[in-house]
Amino acid sequence: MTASRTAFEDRLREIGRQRYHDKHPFHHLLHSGGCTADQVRAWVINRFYYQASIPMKDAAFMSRVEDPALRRAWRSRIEDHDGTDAQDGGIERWLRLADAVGLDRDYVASKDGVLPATRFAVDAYVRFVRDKSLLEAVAASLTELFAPKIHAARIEGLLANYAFANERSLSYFKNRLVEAPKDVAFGLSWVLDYADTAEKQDAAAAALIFKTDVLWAQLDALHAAYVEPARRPPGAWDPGTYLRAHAAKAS
Ligand SMILES: O=C(O)c1cc(C(=O)O)c2c(n1)C(=O)C(=O)c1cc(C(=O)O)[nH]c1-2
Repeated sequence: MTASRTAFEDRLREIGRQRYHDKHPFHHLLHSGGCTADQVRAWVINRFYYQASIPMKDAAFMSRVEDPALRRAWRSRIEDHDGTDAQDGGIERWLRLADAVGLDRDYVASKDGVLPATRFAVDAYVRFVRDKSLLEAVAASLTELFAPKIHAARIEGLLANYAFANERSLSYFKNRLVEAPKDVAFGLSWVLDYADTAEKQDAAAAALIFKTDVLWAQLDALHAAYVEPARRPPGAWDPGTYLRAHAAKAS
Protein backbone atom coordinates (compact mmCIF):
# COMPACT_ATOMS: atom_id res chain seq x y z
CA MET A 1 0.00 0.00 0.00
CA THR A 2 1.23 3.50 -0.76
CA ALA A 3 2.18 5.26 2.46
CA SER A 4 1.04 8.84 3.12
CA ARG A 5 3.58 11.59 2.47
CA THR A 6 4.23 11.96 6.20
CA ALA A 7 4.55 8.23 6.83
CA PHE A 8 6.91 7.86 3.87
CA GLU A 9 9.07 10.76 5.09
CA ASP A 10 9.20 9.10 8.53
CA ARG A 11 10.33 5.86 6.87
CA LEU A 12 13.19 7.70 5.12
CA ARG A 13 14.24 9.49 8.33
CA GLU A 14 14.19 6.20 10.22
CA ILE A 15 16.73 4.81 7.73
CA GLY A 16 19.06 7.64 8.74
CA ARG A 17 18.48 7.05 12.43
CA GLN A 18 19.44 3.42 12.04
CA ARG A 19 22.13 3.44 9.39
CA TYR A 20 23.79 6.86 8.93
CA HIS A 21 27.57 6.92 9.31
CA ASP A 22 27.45 9.24 12.33
CA LYS A 23 27.21 5.95 14.25
CA HIS A 24 30.44 4.58 12.84
CA PRO A 25 33.26 4.09 15.42
CA PHE A 26 35.73 5.95 13.19
CA HIS A 27 33.66 9.12 13.48
CA HIS A 28 33.51 8.76 17.25
CA LEU A 29 37.29 8.42 17.30
CA LEU A 30 37.76 11.42 15.00
CA HIS A 31 35.35 13.79 16.71
CA SER A 32 36.44 12.94 20.24
CA GLY A 33 40.12 13.66 19.58
CA GLY A 34 41.10 9.99 19.61
CA CYS A 35 42.71 9.97 16.14
CA THR A 36 46.45 10.26 15.64
CA ALA A 37 47.68 12.87 13.14
CA ASP A 38 48.20 10.10 10.58
CA GLN A 39 44.69 8.72 11.06
CA VAL A 40 43.30 12.22 10.42
CA ARG A 41 45.49 12.42 7.31
CA ALA A 42 44.25 9.06 6.06
CA TRP A 43 40.65 10.28 6.50
CA VAL A 44 41.42 13.51 4.59
CA ILE A 45 43.06 11.58 1.72
CA ASN A 46 40.26 9.04 1.37
CA ARG A 47 37.41 11.42 1.87
CA PHE A 48 38.85 13.62 -0.90
CA TYR A 49 37.92 10.85 -3.31
CA TYR A 50 34.29 11.21 -2.26
CA GLN A 51 34.43 15.01 -2.50
CA ALA A 52 35.96 14.92 -5.96
CA SER A 53 33.37 12.41 -7.20
CA ILE A 54 30.26 14.23 -5.95
CA PRO A 55 30.19 16.86 -8.72
CA MET A 56 30.86 14.08 -11.26
CA LYS A 57 27.83 12.19 -10.00
CA ASP A 58 25.77 15.39 -10.10
CA ALA A 59 26.89 15.99 -13.70
CA ALA A 60 25.95 12.37 -14.51
CA PHE A 61 22.55 13.00 -12.98
CA MET A 62 21.99 16.24 -14.89
CA SER A 63 22.99 14.65 -18.17
CA ARG A 64 19.92 12.43 -17.87
CA VAL A 65 17.39 15.08 -16.83
CA GLU A 66 15.10 16.36 -19.56
CA ASP A 67 13.24 18.89 -17.42
CA PRO A 68 15.06 22.27 -17.47
CA ALA A 69 13.51 23.24 -14.13
CA LEU A 70 15.02 20.19 -12.44
CA ARG A 71 18.44 20.83 -14.04
CA ARG A 72 18.27 24.45 -12.89
CA ALA A 73 17.49 23.37 -9.32
CA TRP A 74 20.33 20.83 -9.36
CA ARG A 75 23.18 22.76 -10.93
CA SER A 76 24.17 24.77 -7.83
CA ARG A 77 25.41 21.46 -6.38
CA ILE A 78 28.17 21.38 -8.97
CA GLU A 79 29.10 25.00 -8.30
CA ASP A 80 29.10 24.36 -4.55
CA HIS A 81 31.92 21.86 -5.07
CA ASP A 82 33.73 23.21 -8.11
CA GLY A 83 33.38 26.90 -7.21
CA THR A 84 32.72 29.79 -9.57
CA ASP A 85 34.84 32.63 -10.97
CA ALA A 86 33.87 34.61 -7.87
CA GLN A 87 34.05 31.97 -5.16
CA ASP A 88 36.04 28.91 -4.12
CA GLY A 89 34.14 25.64 -3.95
CA GLY A 90 34.17 22.63 -1.67
CA ILE A 91 37.06 20.91 -3.44
CA GLU A 92 39.35 23.87 -2.78
CA ARG A 93 38.13 24.06 0.80
CA TRP A 94 38.86 20.37 1.28
CA LEU A 95 42.39 20.94 -0.02
CA ARG A 96 42.78 23.71 2.58
CA LEU A 97 42.04 21.08 5.18
CA ALA A 98 44.69 18.88 3.54
CA ASP A 99 47.21 21.76 3.84
CA ALA A 100 46.28 22.24 7.50
CA VAL A 101 46.87 18.60 8.46
CA GLY A 102 50.32 18.71 6.84
CA LEU A 103 49.64 16.94 3.55
CA ASP A 104 50.87 17.96 0.13
CA ARG A 105 47.67 19.08 -1.62
CA ASP A 106 48.96 17.86 -4.99
CA TYR A 107 49.35 14.39 -3.50
CA VAL A 108 45.79 14.48 -2.14
CA ALA A 109 44.41 15.80 -5.44
CA SER A 110 46.23 13.02 -7.32
CA LYS A 111 44.01 10.45 -5.50
CA ASP A 112 47.05 8.22 -5.05
CA GLY A 113 46.97 6.09 -1.94
CA VAL A 114 43.17 5.98 -1.74
CA LEU A 115 41.94 2.67 -0.33
CA PRO A 116 40.49 0.21 -2.86
CA ALA A 117 37.23 -0.10 -0.91
CA THR A 118 36.83 3.69 -0.89
CA ARG A 119 37.13 3.73 -4.68
CA PHE A 120 34.73 0.82 -5.05
CA ALA A 121 32.12 2.39 -2.79
CA VAL A 122 32.30 5.88 -4.27
CA ASP A 123 32.45 4.66 -7.86
CA ALA A 124 29.40 2.50 -7.13
CA TYR A 125 27.52 5.65 -6.07
CA VAL A 126 28.43 7.49 -9.29
CA ARG A 127 27.39 4.46 -11.33
CA PHE A 128 24.16 4.07 -9.36
CA VAL A 129 23.19 7.65 -10.18
CA ARG A 130 24.12 7.14 -13.81
CA ASP A 131 22.16 3.90 -14.25
CA LYS A 132 19.15 3.88 -11.92
CA SER A 133 15.92 5.86 -12.17
CA LEU A 134 16.00 9.59 -11.47
CA LEU A 135 13.86 8.93 -8.40
CA GLU A 136 16.43 6.49 -7.01
CA ALA A 137 19.24 8.93 -7.82
CA VAL A 138 17.59 11.79 -5.95
CA ALA A 139 16.61 9.51 -3.06
CA ALA A 140 20.22 8.39 -2.70
CA SER A 141 21.28 12.01 -2.16
CA LEU A 142 18.94 12.26 0.82
CA THR A 143 21.59 11.07 3.27
CA GLU A 144 22.26 14.81 3.26
CA LEU A 145 19.18 15.10 5.49
CA PHE A 146 21.40 13.75 8.23
CA ALA A 147 24.66 15.52 7.28
CA PRO A 148 24.25 18.94 9.00
CA LYS A 149 24.16 17.24 12.39
CA ILE A 150 27.41 15.40 11.74
CA HIS A 151 29.06 18.49 10.24
CA ALA A 152 28.16 20.54 13.33
CA ALA A 153 29.47 17.77 15.62
CA ARG A 154 32.64 17.57 13.55
CA ILE A 155 33.33 21.31 13.70
CA GLU A 156 32.85 21.27 17.47
CA GLY A 157 34.88 18.09 18.03
CA LEU A 158 37.79 19.02 15.78
CA LEU A 159 38.03 22.57 17.19
CA ALA A 160 38.09 21.20 20.73
CA ASN A 161 40.64 18.47 20.09
CA TYR A 162 43.12 19.22 17.28
CA ALA A 163 45.64 22.04 16.82
CA PHE A 164 45.11 22.12 13.02
CA ALA A 165 41.43 23.00 13.43
CA ASN A 166 40.45 26.60 12.89
CA GLU A 167 37.99 28.66 10.87
CA ARG A 168 40.03 28.38 7.68
CA SER A 169 40.82 24.67 7.80
CA LEU A 170 37.23 23.76 8.69
CA SER A 171 35.55 26.14 6.23
CA TYR A 172 34.40 23.15 4.15
CA PHE A 173 32.06 21.99 6.90
CA LYS A 174 30.80 25.47 7.76
CA ASN A 175 29.74 26.00 4.14
CA ARG A 176 28.00 22.64 4.02
CA LEU A 177 25.83 23.71 6.98
CA VAL A 178 24.24 26.22 4.59
CA GLU A 179 24.45 24.25 1.30
CA ALA A 180 23.14 20.85 2.43
CA PRO A 181 19.79 22.02 3.90
CA LYS A 182 19.04 23.91 0.68
CA ASP A 183 19.81 20.84 -1.46
CA VAL A 184 17.97 18.44 0.71
CA ALA A 185 14.81 20.55 1.09
CA PHE A 186 14.49 20.39 -2.69
CA GLY A 187 15.48 16.71 -2.94
CA LEU A 188 13.12 15.59 -0.20
CA SER A 189 10.06 17.34 -1.56
CA TRP A 190 10.89 16.02 -5.06
CA VAL A 191 11.09 12.44 -3.78
CA LEU A 192 7.90 12.81 -1.74
CA ASP A 193 6.11 14.10 -4.85
CA TYR A 194 7.41 11.48 -7.28
CA ALA A 195 7.28 8.37 -5.10
CA ASP A 196 3.51 8.07 -5.50
CA THR A 197 3.18 4.28 -5.50
CA ALA A 198 4.27 1.65 -3.00
CA GLU A 199 6.80 0.30 -5.55
CA LYS A 200 8.38 3.72 -6.03
CA GLN A 201 8.48 4.31 -2.28
CA ASP A 202 10.23 0.98 -1.81
CA ALA A 203 12.73 1.82 -4.56
CA ALA A 204 13.48 5.23 -3.01
CA ALA A 205 13.95 3.70 0.45
CA ALA A 206 16.27 1.04 -1.00
CA ALA A 207 18.29 3.76 -2.75
CA LEU A 208 18.73 5.61 0.53
CA ILE A 209 19.85 2.40 2.24
CA PHE A 210 22.32 1.79 -0.60
CA LYS A 211 23.76 5.26 -0.01
CA THR A 212 24.13 4.72 3.75
CA ASP A 213 26.10 1.59 2.80
CA VAL A 214 28.33 3.66 0.48
CA LEU A 215 29.20 5.97 3.39
CA TRP A 216 29.59 3.19 5.96
CA ALA A 217 31.84 1.11 3.71
CA GLN A 218 34.27 4.02 3.33
CA LEU A 219 34.68 4.29 7.08
CA ASP A 220 34.99 0.55 7.51
CA ALA A 221 37.83 0.59 5.01
CA LEU A 222 39.53 3.45 6.83
CA HIS A 223 39.14 1.82 10.22
CA ALA A 224 40.50 -1.51 8.98
CA ALA A 225 43.52 0.08 7.32
CA TYR A 226 44.56 2.70 9.87
CA VAL A 227 43.27 1.74 13.33
CA GLU A 228 45.34 -0.93 15.10
CA PRO A 229 45.59 -3.78 14.32
CA ALA A 230 45.85 -2.09 10.94
CA ARG A 231 45.47 -4.17 7.79
CA ARG A 232 46.67 -1.92 5.01
CA PRO A 233 45.98 -3.06 1.43
CA PRO A 234 48.80 -2.81 -1.14
CA GLY A 235 49.06 0.65 -2.67
CA ALA A 236 47.27 2.41 0.22
CA TRP A 237 48.75 5.60 1.68
CA ASP A 238 51.44 4.61 4.16
CA PRO A 239 52.57 7.33 6.57
CA GLY A 240 56.21 6.17 6.75
CA THR A 241 56.69 5.79 3.00
CA TYR A 242 54.94 9.11 2.38
CA LEU A 243 57.13 10.93 4.89
CA ARG A 244 60.32 9.56 3.34
CA ALA A 245 59.19 10.45 -0.19
CA HIS A 246 58.24 13.96 0.83
CA ALA A 247 61.37 14.53 2.90
CA ALA A 248 63.38 13.50 -0.18
CA LYS A 249 61.33 15.90 -2.33
CA ALA A 250 61.89 18.77 0.10
CA SER A 251 65.68 18.27 0.34
O1 LIG B 1 30.57 14.63 6.09
C1 LIG B 1 29.60 13.92 5.88
O2 LIG B 1 29.20 13.10 6.68
C2 LIG B 1 28.89 14.08 4.59
C3 LIG B 1 27.93 13.17 4.21
C4 LIG B 1 27.29 13.33 2.97
C5 LIG B 1 26.25 12.37 2.70
O3 LIG B 1 25.43 12.12 3.60
O4 LIG B 1 26.21 11.80 1.62
C6 LIG B 1 27.68 14.36 2.11
C7 LIG B 1 28.65 15.26 2.60
N1 LIG B 1 29.23 15.11 3.80
C8 LIG B 1 29.05 16.37 1.82
O5 LIG B 1 29.87 17.17 2.30
C9 LIG B 1 28.54 16.55 0.52
O6 LIG B 1 28.91 17.51 -0.16
C10 LIG B 1 27.61 15.63 0.02
C11 LIG B 1 26.97 15.53 -1.21
C12 LIG B 1 26.22 14.40 -1.15
C13 LIG B 1 25.38 13.79 -2.19
O7 LIG B 1 25.02 12.63 -2.03
O8 LIG B 1 25.10 14.46 -3.20
N2 LIG B 1 26.37 13.83 0.06
C14 LIG B 1 27.20 14.56 0.79
